[in-house]
Amino acid sequence: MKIPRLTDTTLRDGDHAVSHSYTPEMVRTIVRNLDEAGVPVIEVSHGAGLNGSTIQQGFSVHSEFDLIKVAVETAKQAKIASLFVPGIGTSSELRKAVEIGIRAIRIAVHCTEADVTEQYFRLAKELGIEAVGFLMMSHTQPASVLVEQAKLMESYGADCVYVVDSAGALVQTGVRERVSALKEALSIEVGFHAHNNLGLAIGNTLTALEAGADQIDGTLRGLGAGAGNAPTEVLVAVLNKMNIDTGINLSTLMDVAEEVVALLMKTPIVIDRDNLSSGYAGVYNSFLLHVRNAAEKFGVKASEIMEELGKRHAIAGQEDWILDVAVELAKKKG
Ligand SMILES: C[C@H](O)CC(=O)C(=O)O
Ligand SMILES: [Mn+2]
Repeated sequence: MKIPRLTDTTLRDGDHAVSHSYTPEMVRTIVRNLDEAGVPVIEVSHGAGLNGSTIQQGFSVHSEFDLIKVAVETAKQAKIASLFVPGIGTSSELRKAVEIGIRAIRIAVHCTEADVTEQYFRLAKELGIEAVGFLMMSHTQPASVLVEQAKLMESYGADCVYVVDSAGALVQTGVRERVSALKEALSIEVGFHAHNNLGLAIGNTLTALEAGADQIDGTLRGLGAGAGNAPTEVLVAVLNKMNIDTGINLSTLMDVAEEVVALLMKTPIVIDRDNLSSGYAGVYNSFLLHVRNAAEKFGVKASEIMEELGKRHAIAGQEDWILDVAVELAKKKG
């Protein structure tokens, strides 16, 4: 198994879990520790990507561009990246983030919509930064469709394409099929981004590596949307045990996870009924807080909303379905 490149996305996927409340001080501390530990890429932006601070996605307490600036100023060796979702972000936010100093952009779309990413890959290459494709909700499509989509991104200039298990719905066979198919079909790198709804984030990430993945993601303490991600510190510990030396300092990661990130968690990241039902139904992890609010407002169970959203194959951008389902379930309850 080759040594993977690790991206820590505590300050982006974790942004969902802290309801977009990161402060410049938190960013400075977390980036300083990740950078000192030797983590090569640190992703910083609103959880929904650049320009995500909206009523639909959740407003940020601090401007993401101020947070990105702090991250760029603090990092000595790490590359700062941001996420970008076409339709939420526009070319001007991408240009602004590059001016501030990001050196990589991760362009995320639903896994059948790669065709809307062309202009952004072209712009990223024109601006001279690394461009990574993110095929969200990859569990919803077979490997053959993901290959078609990834090849489109490759043709647009992507340097890597990720299989993204946005719902934490994949089991290891599903990860192996998808990652190995992309490795077979692409001449660029392949990545894997896990969520832990079925308790498989670490296992699935190792399966992705066995299938040839070049890049993987983690978050400190697993702080990410919904059931969270593969904990960065645990990933490094397991890879060390497997004699795969990422060059990342484990004790620095454990300290910042324990003494900083754990204290930021409003509620612990656990596989409770809401998160398990979400992964089991194949629902997008960043729906969780919206679903919980609707469940409380209309007096229904979050797990029932998740089950119905899964049946309807809701995807990113369809957060408005959550209220419709909650109202319908409440009416049925009478
Ligand atoms: C915008 C999403 O939060 C991207 C991601 O992390 C996922 O789909 O998982
Ligand atoms: Mn995620």
